[in-house]
Amino acid sequence: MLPDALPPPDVCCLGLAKTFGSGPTATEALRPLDLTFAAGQTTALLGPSGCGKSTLLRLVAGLEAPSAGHVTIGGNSPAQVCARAGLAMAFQDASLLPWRTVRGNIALALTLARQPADPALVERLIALVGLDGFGDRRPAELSGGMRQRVAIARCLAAEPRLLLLDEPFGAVDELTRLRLNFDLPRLWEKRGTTTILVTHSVTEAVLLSDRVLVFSPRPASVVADIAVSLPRPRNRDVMATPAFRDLVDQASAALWAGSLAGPLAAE
Ligand SMILES: Nc1ncnc2c1ncn2[C@@H]1O[C@H](COP(=O)(O)OP(=O)(O)OP(=O)(O)O)[C@@H](O)[C@H]1O
Repeated sequence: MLPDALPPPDVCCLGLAKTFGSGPTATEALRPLDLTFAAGQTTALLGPSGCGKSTLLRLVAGLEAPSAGHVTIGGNSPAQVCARAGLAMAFQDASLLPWRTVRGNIALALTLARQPADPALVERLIALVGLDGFGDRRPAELSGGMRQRVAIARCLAAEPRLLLLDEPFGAVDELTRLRLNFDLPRLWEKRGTTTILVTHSVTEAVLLSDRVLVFSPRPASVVADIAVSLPRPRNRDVMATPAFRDLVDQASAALWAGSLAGPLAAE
C-alpha cells in the first residue's frame, strides 16, 4: 500500500521512559511520559539543551528502544510504520549520502519507499527549499544550511504521514528559515501530516505548530502544554499580533520557570 493511502496517525506514548547505561553512570533522559500527538497536528517540543527532546523523537522513530513503556503510531509500532515508509525524520546533522547529488539524495527517499521515480516532484522540492540550480551539486559543495534544506526536501519526498524534525533549521540562515517557516506548514496542512518538531526557537515553535510542549531539564517532563490556535496560513503579519506575542511570552515563561525548578537550578 502506498503511504498516500494511509490516514495521518495519532502518536501515543504510554509510560515512555529512557535511561542510557546502568549503575552509577546511568543517564535518565526521560521520566515515564504519557503523551498523545493528535493526527494531522504539528507539535513543537521546546526545552533546555540535553533535556531529552531528541531522545523522545528517536523513540517515536523506533531508533532507540524504550527502557519502559511503548510508542504506537496509528496503532502500529514504529518499526511497522517505518517498513511502510509512513515516517520520515530530519536530524540536526543532515546525514546525506556524500556521493549522491542533491537530486540523487532526494530521489533516494522515493526508491527506499518503493515509490516510482518522479523527477518533477524532486524539482518542485528543490525549488521549495530554495535550492534551484544546485540539483547537480554534491553535499560537500553545499553550505551546512543548504545541506539541511536537502534533508528537509528528502523527508518530504515520499509524503510520509508522520514527520519528525529535529532542529531541522539550525544551520539555515534567518531569512530562509523564516521563508521555510511560512512555506512548509502549507505543505503539511495540504497532506494532513502529523508533525513533531524539536526547536530551540520559541518564535519558531509558535509559528509552526498547533501545540507547544515545554519540557523541564533532564529527565524531561512536560511543564507546559500550550494550544496554538492562530489562523493559518501564517505569515509575517501574524507575528505582529498580540495573540502571537502572548503565546511566545507563555512559552518563554514556561521554559524559564521549568529551568528554575529543574536540576540546573541547583548548579
Ligand atoms: N546514546 C546515548 N548514550 C548515552 N547518553 C545519551 C545518549 N543519547 C543521549 N544521551 C543523553 O541523554 C540526555 C538527553 O539527550 P537528548 O539528545 O535527548 O537531549 P536534547 O534535549 O535533544 O538536547 P539538545 O537540545 O542539546 O539537542 C543527555 O544527557 C545526553 O547526554
